[in-house]
Amino acid sequence: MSREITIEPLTPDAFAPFGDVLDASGQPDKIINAGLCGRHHDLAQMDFGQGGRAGISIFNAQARSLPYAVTLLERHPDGSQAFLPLTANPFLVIVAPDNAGEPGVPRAFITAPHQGINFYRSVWHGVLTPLSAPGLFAVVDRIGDTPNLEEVLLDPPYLIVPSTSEP
Ligand SMILES: NC(=O)N[C@@H](O)C(=O)O
Ligand code: NI
Repeated sequence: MSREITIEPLTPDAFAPFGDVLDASGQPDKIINAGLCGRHHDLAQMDFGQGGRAGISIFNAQARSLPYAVTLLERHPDGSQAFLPLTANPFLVIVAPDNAGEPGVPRAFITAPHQGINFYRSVWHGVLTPLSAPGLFAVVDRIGDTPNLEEVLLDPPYLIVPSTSEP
């Protein structure tokens, strides 16, 4: 069986089983600051579980190139995790369904500029994967006293390849 995964554009519907897509598309929910700012309000279903709290960290991740070999998938059983880019660079978002506690066949999405994502609790995902430098992101996830991390090594890896239909 081919272990090639073709990149799909990130859309709220396609990503819905895995999390939220955060962006400023469409009309803002509120106009604030004397009419000088649009607020796209409360876009993510965040969850930090019992005994946890929300934390904001800054990740500075190495840029990867395509085709990209995914060798590890992980999940956070105790809370959600949001990746909010601090640049306009699109990045790769890799997720997989859960099959009785193991990740199924992954899907790979490419964000549009300025789009962020929020993984729901326990969703299998690839680690933060920028495609250009600097790979600077604000990450909102659970701070707590549990490991909050399950990892699965993929052998053989899946190979993420660009869609041939890309303009
Ligand atoms: N481990 C960590 O802080 N980062 C990962 O969870 C990730 O998804 O990149
Ligand atoms: Ni993670």
